[in-house]
Amino acid sequence: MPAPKNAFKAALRETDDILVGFWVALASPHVAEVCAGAGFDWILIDGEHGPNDIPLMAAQLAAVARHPAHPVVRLPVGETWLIKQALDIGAQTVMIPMVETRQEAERLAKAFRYPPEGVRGMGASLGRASDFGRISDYAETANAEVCLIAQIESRLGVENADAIIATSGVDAILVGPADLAADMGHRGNPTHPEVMQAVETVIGKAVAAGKPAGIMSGDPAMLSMARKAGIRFLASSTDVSLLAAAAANLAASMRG
Ligand SMILES: O=C(O)C(=O)C[C@H](O)[C@@H](O)CO
Repeated sequence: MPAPKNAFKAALRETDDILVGFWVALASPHVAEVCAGAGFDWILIDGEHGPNDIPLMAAQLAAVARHPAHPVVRLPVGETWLIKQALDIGAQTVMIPMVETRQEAERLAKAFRYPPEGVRGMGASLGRASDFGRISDYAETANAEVCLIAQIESRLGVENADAIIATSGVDAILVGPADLAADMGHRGNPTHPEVMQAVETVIGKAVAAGKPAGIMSGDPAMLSMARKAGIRFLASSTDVSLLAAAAANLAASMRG
């Protein structure tokens, strides 16, 4: 029996659909399961800005498994050992923030794959990825089903976007307007015209190279531009944002 098919990676390759997603950063399996049942195509478990560790991300992966929303795990950093642990707990699609050079992209691509293509350590038989060893052909088939999403979210990353996008083993890119704006001197203003232009340029490069591009933004103008530029997957909000806003609105409404 082979490794599970990566439906997210397949949809990016086999359809022209824009896949709509949602981010969860509350580090709660229950919240992740609630959101996974909402009707999104993908759900990102945020290990960069959410207080998530490997055991907690594993619990969230298990919690969302019965829903069609494809889980994406974002790690805080692209360390080989951490990528190995994320893949072993069953994440098939992993996003790495702040990818800035071809060299980094090539190193990440190798970290996602078993030898000889890469350097992923053999041990998934101990992990959820192989259904704890019950998927007999996991090691032989896993490389084709992993999906590396590289985040381009700095001036250097934009400068090296062609090389990052062209790197074999980088399956998709996602532009991060918030971090890109900060690095461009527009901290807190991700819709500054210079930032919007940079975002559009990176998306255009990905489209031209045939690599799927995505974006996380709650701004309608940014999303409209990104859709026109050809993005293939997007997210516009998080569990934290929705809960905080809904709770504040309710409190205010109860006071009349
Ligand atoms: O830089 C960005 O933009 C992102 O990577 C998304 C941020 O982490 C944050 O906006 C998530 O809500």
